[in-house]
Amino acid sequence: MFEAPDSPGTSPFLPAARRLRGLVFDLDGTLIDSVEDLRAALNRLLAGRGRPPLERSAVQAMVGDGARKLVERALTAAHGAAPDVATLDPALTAFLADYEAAAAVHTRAYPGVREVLTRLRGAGLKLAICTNKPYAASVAVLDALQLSDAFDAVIGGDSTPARKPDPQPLQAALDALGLPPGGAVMIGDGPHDALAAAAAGTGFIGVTYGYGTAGFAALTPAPITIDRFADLPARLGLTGG
Ligand SMILES: O=C(O)COP(=O)(O)O
Ligand SMILES: [Mg+2]
Repeated sequence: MFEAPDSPGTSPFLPAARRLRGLVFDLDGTLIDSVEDLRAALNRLLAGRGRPPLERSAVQAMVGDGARKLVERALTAAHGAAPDVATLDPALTAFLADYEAAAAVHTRAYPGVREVLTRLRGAGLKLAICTNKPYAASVAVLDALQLSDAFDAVIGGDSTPARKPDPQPLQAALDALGLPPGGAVMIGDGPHDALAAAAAGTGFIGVTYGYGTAGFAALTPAPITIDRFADLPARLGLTGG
């Protein structure tokens, strides 16, 4: 008998608005459009190695598994073979130093992000970030965009031993907020975010304007999604101004 291949499971669960106590946000592709600065830093790295620049679409498809994977994927694309550790380690160090110093030249918060975060906090919700971007780089971007103060906690890709889709960093974010998973919703642009949420036991809302949306198609059941950040409060069942 034919059997469909296993697909990773997610949950359509969202807590009722009255039980909702906090939100945990992915960063790249969810709160900020960061790919142009990632691309610029990668292309400076590649130029130093005599390699041609990468297109935006190529870099966008490389984002989501943290900086080490990003650099590994870029070097693999540029050289036609995966780098060894002796090549990757110094390339990653150089990339991060360069990126952290110029992380918000082109990077911007998506429309509605500031206003909605202010409103959500005003409604008494705790807010955290759970990103696969390294912690120092995450804080560098948030500081440059004057968004750091909007959050009660930031968990980066190197803040815990495992990264999303492992639930560990999301659990760390919940611990930092002092929240049980049943009172929280994760918001993200990719399947890693949905899978971490399902494993941690939080609700999940996907955004469709980011980098990883295509990966939602493999999830069963399909996640609840929003097309604009400004639609988030209504999707959470929060009413009023
Ligand atoms: O740095 C990355 O690879 C992606 O980070 P994200 O988890 O904020 O999407
Ligand atoms: Mg993302």
